[in-house]
Amino acid sequence: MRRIAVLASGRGSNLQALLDAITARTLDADIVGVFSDRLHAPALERVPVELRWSRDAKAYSPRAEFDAELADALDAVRPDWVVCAGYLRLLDERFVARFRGRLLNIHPSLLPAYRGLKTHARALADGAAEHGASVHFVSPELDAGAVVAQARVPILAGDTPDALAERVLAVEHPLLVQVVRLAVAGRIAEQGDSVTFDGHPLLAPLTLDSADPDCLALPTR
Ligand SMILES: Nc1nc2c(c(=O)[nH]1)N[C@@H](CN(C=O)c1ccc(C(=O)N[C@@H](CCC(=O)O)C(=O)O)cc1)CN2
Ligand SMILES: NCC(=O)N[C@@H]1O[C@H](COP(=O)([O-])[O-])[C@@H](O)[C@H]1O
Repeated sequence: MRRIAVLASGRGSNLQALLDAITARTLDADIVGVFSDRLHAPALERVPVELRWSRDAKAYSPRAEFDAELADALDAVRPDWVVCAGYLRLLDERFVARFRGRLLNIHPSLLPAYRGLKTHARALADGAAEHGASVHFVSPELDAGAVVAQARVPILAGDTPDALAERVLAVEHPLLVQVVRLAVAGRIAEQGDSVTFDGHPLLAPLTLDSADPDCLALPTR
């Protein structure tokens, strides 16, 4: 259950959070590969070259050919879990079907609010009072999969998208680590369009306790 593959398109700060937790022995797992749709994604530099796989996805037509090649490369490392961590590409239905149930994504909003991209600017434009991050199982529809856990942050007067993104990123890292800890321990599972936690249906997402970012709280009744 401990073999984790990570998909990343950018700088990889969420990947680094997983790597740091493994080094600190607070996450009992191994990163068995980092896969990117961008040939030289900075995230790739965070792991040894033998763990890297990347292609320029924009060079593939039709799109499905990239996803099929990515899926075969992932299968080759036998991951128990596949984590989308700053992965900025829609995964096609065939890919999702191959990994469904062990495919997680961290998204920078309190889903179902603000699916897609530019979540911080959209929350600010709406005058939202709070924002945050969600970790969810990946389904064919974008950012519509069952939500496992969420972390909330306040939106402050004068916030810019970058300032808000930085505040959200600070809770993304512990949130992702805590959910992946549950995943490798076999404590969460996707059950249709919902989540089971320790074998029981999760009626609402787990929440990151801001006082203790090393723990996720069960939803209050
Ligand atoms: N089938 C799914 N694929 C992915 C999901 C998902 O829930 N279902 N989550 C995403 C991650 N993500 C937000 O968390 C996300 C990824 C990509 C996009 C998007 O619009 N991508 C465009 C290209 C954008 C660009 O290149 O800048 C695209 O794929 O055409 C929005 C949200 C991971 N995949
Ligand atoms: N829709 C996916 C998405 O927007 N993901 C977001 O990309 C940022 C960079 O992540 P990184 O620093 O881990 O690369 C993170 O905020 C992550 O939630």
